[in-house]
Amino acid sequence: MTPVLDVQGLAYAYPDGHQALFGVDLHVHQGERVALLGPNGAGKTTLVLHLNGILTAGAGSVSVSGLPVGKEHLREIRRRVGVVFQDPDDQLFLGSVRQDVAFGPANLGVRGAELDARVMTALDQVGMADYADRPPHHLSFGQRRRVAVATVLAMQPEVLVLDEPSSNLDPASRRELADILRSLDVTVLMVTHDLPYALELCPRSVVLSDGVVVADGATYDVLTDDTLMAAHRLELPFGFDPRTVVRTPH
Ligand SMILES: Nc1ncnc2c1ncn2[C@@H]1O[C@H](COP(=O)(O)OP(=O)(O)OP(=O)(O)O)[C@@H](O)[C@H]1O
Repeated sequence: MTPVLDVQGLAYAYPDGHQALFGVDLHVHQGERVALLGPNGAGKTTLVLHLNGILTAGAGSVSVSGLPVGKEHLREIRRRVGVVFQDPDDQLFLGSVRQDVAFGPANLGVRGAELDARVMTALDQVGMADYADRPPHHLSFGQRRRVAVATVLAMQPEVLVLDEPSSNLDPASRRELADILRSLDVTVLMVTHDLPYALELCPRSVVLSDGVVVADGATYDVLTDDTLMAAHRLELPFGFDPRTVVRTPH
């Protein structure tokens, strides 16, 4: 089966010469939820920016459901790969929630009743349908993050990429977002430093360190590999022991 995300031998140096990725391989199949872990500066954001063509591969290749990421397919690639950035305000800039969620599909030519339906379905999926006519800047941070997820879902992406989805959320909002993500029928790649969140949501984790994949396996196995964790500056929160967590079925 063709992977939804197929990254092969991806290497990238920034224009100042800093080499951020050294031959990264990553294959994600339809329906998987994968956490991308690693210390600060590991190259996670650099990798994510290659998935929808914001950066283009120095060497190696990236394709999405068989379509190579490159200038010629950028529009379709950006429909297939929806990236939810860490700061929801990067994605919300219009006068109402409805307008912000409609923006992407309208740009793809969706109009009228179909556009309205897309918007309301996406808002329903994140529990924000009642806020459609509110200005985004009147919402709480947690609500704005959910609307940012809806702006991407309205594009009907094949893969949802989330950058630090749990950051700045209170415990209830964090849990609610986890419930939402679990309920979606979409492939997920989640960049996170929140290791308990990775364990809760993602059966599989990939660890990037100094631009190289150093582990790829079951999240539980990664988080309980003390040598691996210490070698790559991954630390569990004080008192959190994956071995004693009662895990809900994914
Ligand atoms: N625009 C840039 N120009 C030069 N070097 C950069 C640029 N952006 C990032 N880097 C460098 O590339 C490396 C990888 O950075 P990246 O932001 O991808 O890491 P990250 O794993 O996402 O880190 P964090 O967890 O802190 O967000 C770092 O050493 C960083 O300093």
